[in-house]
Parts: sequence; structure tokens; C-alpha cells
Amino acid sequence: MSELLTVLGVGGPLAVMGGTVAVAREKCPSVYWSAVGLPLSTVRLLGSYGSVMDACGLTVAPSRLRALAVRAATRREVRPVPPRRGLLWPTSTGLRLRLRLAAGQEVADVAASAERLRHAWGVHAVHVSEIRPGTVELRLVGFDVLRDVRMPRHTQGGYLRVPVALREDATAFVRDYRAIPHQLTLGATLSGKSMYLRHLVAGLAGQDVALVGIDCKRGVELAPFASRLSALATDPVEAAELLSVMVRLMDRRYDLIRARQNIPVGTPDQAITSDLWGLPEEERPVPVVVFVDEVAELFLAATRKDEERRDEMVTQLIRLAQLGRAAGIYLEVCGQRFGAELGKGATMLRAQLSGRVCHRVNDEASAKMALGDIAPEAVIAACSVPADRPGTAVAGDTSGGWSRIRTPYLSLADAADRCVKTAHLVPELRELAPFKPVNVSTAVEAGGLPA
Ligand SMILES: Nc1ncnc2c1ncn2[C@@H]1O[C@H](COP(=O)(O)OP(=O)(O)OP(=O)(O)O)[C@@H](O)[C@H]1O
Repeated sequence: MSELLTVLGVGGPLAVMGGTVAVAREKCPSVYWSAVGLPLSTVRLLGSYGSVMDACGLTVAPSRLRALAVRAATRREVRPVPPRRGLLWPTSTGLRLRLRLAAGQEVADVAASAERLRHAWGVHAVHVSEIRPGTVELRLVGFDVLRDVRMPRHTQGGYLRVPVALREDATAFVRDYRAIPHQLTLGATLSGKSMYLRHLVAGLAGQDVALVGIDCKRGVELAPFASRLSALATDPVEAAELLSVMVRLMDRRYDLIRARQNIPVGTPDQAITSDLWGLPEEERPVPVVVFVDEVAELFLAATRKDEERRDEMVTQLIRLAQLGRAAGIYLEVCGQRFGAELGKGATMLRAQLSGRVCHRVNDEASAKMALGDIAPEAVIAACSVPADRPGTAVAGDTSGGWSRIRTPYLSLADAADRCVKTAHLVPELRELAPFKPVNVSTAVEAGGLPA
């Protein structure tokens, strides 16, 4: 064939065109998808829907009525029935398609065939989710969206909801503090934990929320954001003092909530509250997000005195994790490992941190510390995060769901700049005033931030 094309004089141009398409596919997958992949996959899907469903075992026998009607009207062979297909919705990264399941089918049947469907329709991945009983949505993703992360335009962010990364199904992964109050983020060195924290700080900086940092790596990770922090502790001694203050703050908020519960006769039901969010807006204290970078540093103890301080700190962290949610105090804990070997209280604290994000890890044991109580497949996925893709992680929560995510790139300078611009939003919290980092902007400038 190629000889014939060469004789006709079109072999050369065709080869050049083929090469250009291959390069576009490699270098600009989103452009390739819009120009070539989308029309091809649409044609494939529309042309082969019935036969692909049949080959994947996703068809059911037709009802007797349908069989009779087909025989009477066409005298054709009565074929098995695939799920009823809705409209195809093209997106910048793929296609969306809703299916009405046939009687006797369940979501798991379609999910089990996702790998076969992706091969049949020539897309990078097929993700299946339930929309309502009997209806599933297929998200066909045309290319590897985690290679060059672009966040979608509509991310469903909001108050205490930070779109922090992209999921592999091209939807935004939102860190929602009210749904999952406390989170543990693990990862080996250079795996992208700081980038993750950076996005959270930058995302929360513009909101009415107090940000508190505990960074026992002498503040190297969190000091650049100091202008927006209400408090920063950079060594274990300061951290111990700050945590005691946080626990006292929490106790006072509980008192406030309890005072509100001395319910006078005639109080409407909706005014009775058991947490901060039920208080009237003018009385409601501002929520506090506590970032703990490199949690293992808090557990280290060389002397007996250190040990006492460590035990006290761990107890306070556990109290904050157990009771903080109702008082609007949320924990964001980061570290390389978080196992029982850290010492007394580690396992108990970990159990309270229900949100889990695991970046690349050095061994399976570390992945199990983050995801072991979520799903064995999530552990395997975390162990296979490639080293040349920093920021890639497996995110799960203790309800059992998990997904692969990757943060977009955000330079430290841009995140710090956002903090400087939103410094006027630092809320007044009398208790935290002694811990307010003072020489913040000067420290940032003097620190010479990397790009
Ligand atoms: N999503 C991302 N996209 C591109 N580059 C990234 C991403 N996340 C992290 N990186 C890069 O990877 C490198 C390591 O990232 P980061 O400092 O966040 O890792 P870390 O896990 O905090 O490491 P350490 O524990 O040593 O502080 C940095 O150079 C950072 O710019």
C-alpha cells in the first residue's frame, strides 16, 4: 500500500501528516483529543455500542413483549438488549454518557467491564459512577490528564472546600473540611506533600478562616506563608505551647456551644445546636485549620523531659482530632511515615484522621499506614506512583472510596504572594496572638524563594 501511495506521489505527505499527528498526540494530548480523538471515539462508540455491550456481557435477554413485537414487525432474530444509552456529552478531556441499566444489572457489572470498554472505544480510561438507582454515568477520558494537570473550570470549591488536585477521571479533588474534618497526608521525600499543603494554604488564604502552622523543620515549609498564618510554631517546645492553647480554645468554644444549649422555652428546633455551625452567624467563632508538617518530629524524644512533652503533645493532638470538628478546628497532618513505631498514641491519632492522601512512598508498609484501612487496591496504587511524577497521590477516605490524584504546579513564590495579599484577612484570635509570626514578609523576602 505504501509503495502504491509513493507511486501516486502522496506517500510522503501522508507520512509527514501521520508523524505530525503522532507528535501532537504525544506533546499536546488535549489538542489531539479535541481534533482527532473525540470524533474517532464518538464514531466508534455510536457504531459499536450494541455489539461492545454484548461482548462485555452487559446485555440482558429481551422481555417477552419486546421479543413478540420484534418478531411480528421485522421477522429478524431477537437480539439481547444493552442498557439504554443517553446523549453523548463531549468535554475537553473526554466524553460523558449516561446509561439506564436493564433489569437485573448493577453498577458493579459496568465497572467490572471498564477496562474492556476503554479498549473497545480507544480511550485512555473509562470511569463508572452511580447517578441514581438504575442510572450510571460513564466518563470516558481521552488521554492521561495527570501528565500535565489542568484543573477543570467548574470545581465546586467554596467555603472550607478547596479544589486541590485533579482526579484521573478529570474531575476536581476537593478538600472539604466540613465533610472530612481531619486528614493525614503521607509521602516519601520529594513526593509532593509540600505542594499539596501549598495549594491548601493558598486556597484557604482568601477565606474567613484562621490558619495555624506547626512546622518543626524550623519553619522551612510554612514560614513563607507566615503573613496569612495566625500562629506558627517552628520547634517542639513552641508546638507544645501552641497545642495547649489550641485545646483551651477548643474548650472555650465548647463552653459557648453549651451556653447556647441552655435552651429557653420556645426556642425553635433549628436554633438548638451541637456544634459551631448551628450557632448564629454573628456569634460563630471563625474555623481554624491546623497544618502539622512532618508529624514525626513531634514524636521524637531524646531525654525524659522530651518524652513528657511528647506525650502531652500527642494527647493534645488526639483531643483536637476527637473533639475539634464540633468546635470548628480541623487538622491537616503531613509526614513521611505514620506508624505505631512513632510511639504511644500514634495509632490512635492516625485512626482519627479520616481523610487520607498517600503520595509516592518508599515501601508498602508506609502505604499501608495511610491506606491500609481503606482498600488493598489503594495500597497497590500508591506503591506504583512513579518517581518522575511528583504530586501524584492516592486519595481515599475511611468510607472505602479512593482515587488517583495529582496537584497542579504552584510555585512557592505565587503561594506566598497570595498569603501576603490576603494578610488583612487574618482573623482576630486573642489566644493565638503570642504565636503570630511577626517578621513574616521580611522573612519571606530574605529567604529568597525558589520559583
Ligand atoms: N504537582 C506537581 N507538579 C510538578 N512538580 C511538582 C508537583 N508536586 C511537586 N513537584 C515538585 O517536586 C519537588 C518535590 O516536591 P515537594 O517539595 O512538594 O515534596 P515533599 O514531599 O514535600 O518533599 P520533602 O518531604 O523533602 O519536603 C519540588 O521540586 C516540586 O516543585
